[in-house]
Amino acid sequence: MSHDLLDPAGAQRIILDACSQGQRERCHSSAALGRILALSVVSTSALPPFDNSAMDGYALGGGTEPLPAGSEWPIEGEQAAGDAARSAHGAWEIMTGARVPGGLDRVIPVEQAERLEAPLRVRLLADLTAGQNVRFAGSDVAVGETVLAAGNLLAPHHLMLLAALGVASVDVASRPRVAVLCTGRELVDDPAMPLASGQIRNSNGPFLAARIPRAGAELVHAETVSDDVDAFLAAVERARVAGARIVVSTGAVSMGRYDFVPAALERLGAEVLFHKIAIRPGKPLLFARLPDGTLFFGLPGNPIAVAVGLRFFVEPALRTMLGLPRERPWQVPLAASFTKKPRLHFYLKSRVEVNAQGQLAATALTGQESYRIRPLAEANAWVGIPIDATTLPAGTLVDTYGLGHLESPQWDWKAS
Ligand SMILES: Nc1nc2c(c(=O)[nH]1)N[C@H]1C(S)=C(S)[C@@H](COP(=O)(O)OP(=O)(O)OC[C@H]3O[C@@H](n4cnc5c(N)ncnc54)[C@H](O)[C@@H]3O)O[C@H]1N2
Ligand code: MOO
Repeated sequence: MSHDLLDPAGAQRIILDACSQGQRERCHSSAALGRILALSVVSTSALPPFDNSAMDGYALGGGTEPLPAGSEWPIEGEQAAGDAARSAHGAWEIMTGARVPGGLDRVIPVEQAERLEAPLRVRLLADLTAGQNVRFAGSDVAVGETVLAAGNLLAPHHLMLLAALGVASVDVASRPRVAVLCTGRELVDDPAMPLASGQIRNSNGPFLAARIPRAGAELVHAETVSDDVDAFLAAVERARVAGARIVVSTGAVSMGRYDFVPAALERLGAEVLFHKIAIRPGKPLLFARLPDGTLFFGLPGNPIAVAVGLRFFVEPALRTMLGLPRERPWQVPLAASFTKKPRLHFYLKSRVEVNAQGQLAATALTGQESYRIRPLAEANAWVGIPIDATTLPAGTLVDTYGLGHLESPQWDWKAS
């Protein structure tokens, strides 16, 4: 039976076909950290904005010829950072970052100059060629250059460039709006509440609430509902009123008597695009489209099935909406051999570490069952093992992914 199941690549294709790129919006650069650039940034100003000194020293002119060591020049003035343009001749004492006065084109650092009095002058202790120690206007960024391409995840170093260029606002991808509905009468949300017999704490809800914003989306609604179709339908309606374009539910998609999500979707008139994928964990994952176009991901309730469902099926949808290309996994060698049965694609809670030789290796953590949360807390990466693979010797290159699609894998040092 299970060999007929949809493979994960097929499921991802169906998901991507159901998604389209979302809107973009203008965002003040100071608020753009972590946003995805929707339109490339083209500079409208030069960087540096004017020729300026790279050194504290003396600015001189001299055409194309070098000024020889030993030559002496009268000191005519001083130019500090922040002083405006002026024209000059002779030698000018100049500070790092100060605008080079017009008519001057090179700077001798104080260490290579001797200041002499009566008359006030400077003697060069080294030859000084045209342009030496000058940072020319536009040498870093010229006007009209594309400095940041669409698709960049804006990080502090990008904000440095935007600030230097005086770019006040940028066009970023609007965050896809996502709602999370956790199902199960056994769930307790309040960590201060004692558990009654048979109850467990809701761990999927806090996980999704933390992960979704880090995936570039906005969590617009979250609630926990009991195993009841009517309560669930009312929650879906609240999610849509809150503006959700994606609804992610957890639990109630498998074979049990109270696994009501498929029936609820039928009542909504939803088109179920697939239910069940040849993966472990997370096999009963369901993907549907509601009549108004809202996408619905029914993630199985087990916590690691939720993590895998979000990472490998919801996040690709978010990427499309954010205008990002498909992800390409890193290829990392396995630290030890790994064996599995065929017929399912495995997603493994893993650690990638740097060994004593400075090389990376991936280890599948002990405790891969989908109820085990603790190994995920120790993981720094996901490893994907294809359906047909059975025994993979140590050293086999495997598909390796960061914990989130916007996060590079964190390569930790191996504790010795
Ligand atoms: N007869 C079969 N039983 C099961 C099958 C199957 O094929 N045949 N598949 C198993 C697999 S694989 C998975 S995965 C689960 C998925 O079940 P559901 O999606 O219906 O999820 P629930 O039954 O509601 O919950 C599963 C498990 O997860 C716990 N859970 C649920 N929500 C939360 C939450 N928010 N935080 C923490 N833990 C949660 C729940 O208590 C259950 O233990 O079905 C298998 N069964
Ligand atoms: O697919 Mo389920 O997540 O293994 O328990």
